[in-house]
Amino acid sequence: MTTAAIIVAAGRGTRAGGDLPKQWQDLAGQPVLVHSVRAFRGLVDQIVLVIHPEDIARAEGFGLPIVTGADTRAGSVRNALEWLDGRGVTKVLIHDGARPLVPEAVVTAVLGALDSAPGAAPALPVSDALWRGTAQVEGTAARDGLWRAQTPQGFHFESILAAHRAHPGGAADDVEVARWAGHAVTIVPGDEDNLKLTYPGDFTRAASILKGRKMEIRLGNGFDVHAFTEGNGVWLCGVHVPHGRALLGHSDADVGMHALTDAIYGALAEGDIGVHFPPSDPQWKGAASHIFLRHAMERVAARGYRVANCDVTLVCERPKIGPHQAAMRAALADIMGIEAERISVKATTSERLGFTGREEGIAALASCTLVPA
Ligand SMILES: Nc1ccn([C@@H]2O[C@H](COP(=O)(O)OP(=O)(O)OP(=O)(O)O)[C@@H](O)[C@H]2O)c(=O)n1
Ligand SMILES: C[C@](O)(CO)[C@H](O)COP(=O)(O)O
Repeated sequence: MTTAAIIVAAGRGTRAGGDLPKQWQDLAGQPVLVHSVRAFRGLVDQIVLVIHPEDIARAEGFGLPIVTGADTRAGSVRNALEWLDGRGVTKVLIHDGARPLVPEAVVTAVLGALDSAPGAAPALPVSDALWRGTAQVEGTAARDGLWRAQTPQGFHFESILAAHRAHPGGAADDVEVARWAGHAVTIVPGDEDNLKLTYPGDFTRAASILKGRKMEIRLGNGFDVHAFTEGNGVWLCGVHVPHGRALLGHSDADVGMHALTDAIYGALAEGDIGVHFPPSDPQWKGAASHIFLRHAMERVAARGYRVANCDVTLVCERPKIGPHQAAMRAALADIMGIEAERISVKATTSERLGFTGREEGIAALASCTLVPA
């Protein structure tokens, strides 16, 4: 099963005004579309951008497939669906590039609902009273059963492609197209943050929501142990330290790097090294631990975070770590692509108590904080 997200960004944003179409205007230091794309990275297998012909050069930096937009939103969606046809996609999410703040929980709720429904979309119930009129109130309307529609709107791929091919045009969104073709659409909870940038004032609201989000941090911890075996040195935090013994392990047994990698996976709530690199798989036998750490860092970037800082503690009587601390921080910084000042490596003995005190092995603990990139 392959999931895809189509992000439509080929409109001209006439209601928003400004020198550029709204998806290219600045929001908290980056184009609106950068935020919209980031919300889907790591949550679907494939992202496709739909871009106006005049904006293609602007979109090339995303490193994603680009499909040319059409005169209408529905036409833009159709172009992307046709591009995805034959590429093994089973579920597709269709999202407005102008909704840059869609929370992860909304995306996963839509995807999850597609396990049991042919279509799903987020929405919020109308809570205000509804009036009819122009300058004066001329009547009221019942709000019960009314919803404010959001995106991403998700569908089984083949059915929404067929629906778009058959639809006569003029639909406001893809739920309308799906329902026209007879497909049921489940409502999942939307989010007030998932606003569509439509008018100039919406940018101020979105910027203030993002400012609040900047405070969000994710914390993870990791712990690992490797036993000593015959040998003449140990790998610790990416540095080979001469020693009268080696560490035993399926990989290079770099206990410090393993604890750190698990702390990063933990911060993302994405399991641990064993989940991503199963020890039962012979291809990881003897693997260099930097492969695991690099993968964890790729996941951090894919989820829209960066490492704020991390802290590794090695627990052993010997070898002495102090002389190698700077080299270890530099080696980890190189692998992780961050500054060494964000990385701490320290060591302690266990006062000759327990397995580390008896020099049967080395233990390592690590913690890591992630903040939005
Ligand atoms: N021909 C179109 C029209 C709209 N969209 C996209 O559909 C989303 C929702 O549409 P809307 O908010 O109406 O955007 P615009 O058409 O750009 O805005 P306006 O109507 O104010 O010009 C936006 O991300 C927009 O870029 C698109 O890809 N192709
Ligand atoms: C798709 C949509 O965002 C659902 O709310 C909306 O229909 C498109 O935007 P518009 O403002 O109605 O043009």
